[in-house]
Amino acid sequence: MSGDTIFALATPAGKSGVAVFRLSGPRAAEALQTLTGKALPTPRVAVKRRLYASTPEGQALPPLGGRVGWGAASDASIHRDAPLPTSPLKVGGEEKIPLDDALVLYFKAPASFTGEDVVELHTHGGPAIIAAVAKALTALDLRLAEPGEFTRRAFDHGKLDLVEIEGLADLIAAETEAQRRQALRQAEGELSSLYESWRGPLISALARMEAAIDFPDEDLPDGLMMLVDETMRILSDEIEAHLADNHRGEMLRDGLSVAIIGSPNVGKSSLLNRLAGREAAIVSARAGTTRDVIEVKLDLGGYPVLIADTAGLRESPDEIEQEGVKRALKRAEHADLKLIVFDGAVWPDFDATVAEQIDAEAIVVLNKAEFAVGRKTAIVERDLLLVSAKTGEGLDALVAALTDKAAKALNPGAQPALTRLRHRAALERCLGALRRGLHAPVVELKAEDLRLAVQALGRITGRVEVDDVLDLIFREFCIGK
Ligand SMILES: Nc1nc2c(c(=O)[nH]1)N(C=O)[C@@H](CNc1ccc(C(=O)N[C@@H](CCC(=O)O)C(=O)O)cc1)CN2
Ligand SMILES: Nc1nc2c(ncn2[C@@H]2O[C@H](COP(=O)(O)OP(=O)(O)OP(=O)(O)O)[C@@H](O)[C@H]2O)c(=O)[nH]1
Ligand SMILES: [Mg+2]
Repeated sequence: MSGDTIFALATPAGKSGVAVFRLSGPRAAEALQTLTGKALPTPRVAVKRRLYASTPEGQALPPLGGRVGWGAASDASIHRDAPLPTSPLKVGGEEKIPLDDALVLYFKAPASFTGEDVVELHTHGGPAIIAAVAKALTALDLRLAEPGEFTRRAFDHGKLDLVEIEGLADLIAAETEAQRRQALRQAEGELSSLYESWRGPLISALARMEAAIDFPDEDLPDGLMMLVDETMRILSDEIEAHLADNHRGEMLRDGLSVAIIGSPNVGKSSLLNRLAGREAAIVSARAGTTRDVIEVKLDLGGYPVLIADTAGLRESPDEIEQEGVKRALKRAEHADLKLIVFDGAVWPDFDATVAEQIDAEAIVVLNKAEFAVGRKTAIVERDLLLVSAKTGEGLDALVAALTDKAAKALNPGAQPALTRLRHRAALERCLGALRRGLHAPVVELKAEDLRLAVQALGRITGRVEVDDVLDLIFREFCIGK
């Protein structure tokens, strides 16, 4: 498999100023020489080169294009009627058809992203150019890369570990500033270093214990056992603290989930539309308009927030509305934060079941503020935020309150945050083994627990045999990465 030389379009297919092809593998350099008809450029220095496709003399020119837009029949006629502006070169019995003027780059192994010979072709980004270059590469027996295959090769050659690769995937997926920052730290190895800094002392404790066990004639020195226990204790405390992070890193990846909850007709959908800056949900004067949960992604000061409009809570004979209310309550239950809305036009009348939804974290607003002037605006010993989805009054304060909650929930500490359930599960396994090991009755069992702890940590970065988790991780990449 990895003897193959692979290629992929690293930029989105379609029409753009520039398209980048990446090639990786033992025949990448040869392919570059064939395409340009010139010697290899200095590694890591971009040069402009014309790319050519080869065709044996006397044979008809291959149909142009392919899958993009034009059928095969019209390809032939296009070619007859409108020859390419630059005439073919003749080199040693072969005709060379010019494809495009490109910037090309050669990365000599092992100093490349994958650790193999890598070539980049920066062509013009038109569909016909992309198709022609892909065809020329295929004609040179290069194979289209599978999703994530470049990164897989980087892993296989020790360029990146699994945590860095997951950071890279998150970096590409990052939609907000805080997500980008967290992912970059992880891709740069900050989280890997933390996990490796725990694995190191455990490995050396294990090695020393095993050495001692291997010589049963000699008694295990008390000092050694105390040192091993001390190491295990310190690391269990650190891992425990790392795990007790209220899921901030995981939440930053997913976005803070906010549920808008309230009675029918209080203006929940109107508020959602205001926050989204578009008419995402239907608004009407009829109570019971919204049935489905309507989700909108917001970027609040760089923090990702997934805000959901829901059906107004009330008893209803309508079974569709009943289902909507069920979904609203479920969303409220699973949300990280509730935005509870009351109606200023009827205030201080409100529904007790809605008030029951108020918890310590909830943001509570009184909408239709223009009707609420002069009325007392406190409820269950907390102040209400006065807003109007109609006039925009109080919206800045609401956005500020949401942003503040998001920052508090998602902001990373000095230490890089735990970002994935995969890591959490492995750390919990590690912690369990360490705790058991601390109370192990005999030294052989303590050593076995240490071994399990080391293994659990090793699986996170992939410093050990992990074939079963690899596929999972690489599958989330797109082709060309
Ligand atoms: N044109 C282009 N832009 C790109 C990439 C790329 O592959 N090509 N990248 C791809 O994701 C990112 C940059 N990441 C890269 C990571 C490592 C190496 C590399 O050549 N590594 C060598 C040498 C390191 C050095 O000299 O500093 C190595 O690790 O040995 C290149 C790019 C983003 N921008
Ligand atoms: N005056 C005034 N009217 C508002 C305000 N916000 C919403 N409305 C109106 O109140 C009515 C109900 O608004 P919606 O946003 O559909 O209310 P909802 O809470 O989503 O209602 P359901 O989906 O039925 O639960 C509409 O006629 C809105 O135009 C406001 O701040 N001031
Ligand atoms: Mg609604």
